[in-house]
Amino acid sequence: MKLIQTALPEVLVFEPQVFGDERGFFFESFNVRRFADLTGLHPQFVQDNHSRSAQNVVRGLHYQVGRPQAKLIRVVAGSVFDVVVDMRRAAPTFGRAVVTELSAENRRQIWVPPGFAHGFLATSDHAECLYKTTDYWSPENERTLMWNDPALGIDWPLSGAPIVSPKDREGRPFALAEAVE
Ligand SMILES: Cc1cn([C@H]2C[C@H](O)[C@@H](COP(=O)(O)OP(=O)(O)O[C@H]3O[C@H](C)C(=O)[C@H](O)[C@H]3O)O2)c(=O)[nH]c1=O
Repeated sequence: MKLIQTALPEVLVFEPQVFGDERGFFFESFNVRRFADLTGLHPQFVQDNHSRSAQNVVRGLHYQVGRPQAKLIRVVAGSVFDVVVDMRRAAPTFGRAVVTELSAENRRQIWVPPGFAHGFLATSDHAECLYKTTDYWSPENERTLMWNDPALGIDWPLSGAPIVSPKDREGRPFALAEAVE
């Protein structure tokens, strides 16, 4: 497992060691000891999630207040343009975004710490994401940052009109400048 730094020091990308042979491949997608050796972190995951998205679906940008979730995300089919935004108002990097391609091909994973918003654009015909979270989903604590807020400076590689859930489109999204918690 290789650790890759990002423009946000707390947001980490991992590349697993893949063992290929004539049958196919094997790799450890998560290992508590290896993760702790690489990061010094000991996350206690309580939930595994699996989502499938058609091309041009945008999910997010979501984060939870009150019950902040850390997430460890990977793509097992297709590819996504993955986005993480620092939502810690007191942080010098508040509002800064990092983008990463996660795909079944590169097998990269991204660690999204508590206090960071997460979302992605599906860039393949279909994309399937698996991810672990360190706290349970809490709808009343979920916040949605407007995925296309110009203040984020994110150049989304859309290949057509984005498919966005009503919640992310007009439900509760707010601009970065309106983030109060
Ligand atoms: C997140 C979640 C959702 N749900 C139910 C609620 C809805 O009936 C349905 C779809 O939920 P939602 O539209 O919020 O799913 P996403 O837009 O993929 O949400 C995710 O989007 C971005 C990419 C994230 O990083 C978060 O993990 C998560 O917020 O699943 C659950 O039952 N448990 C859950 O943990």
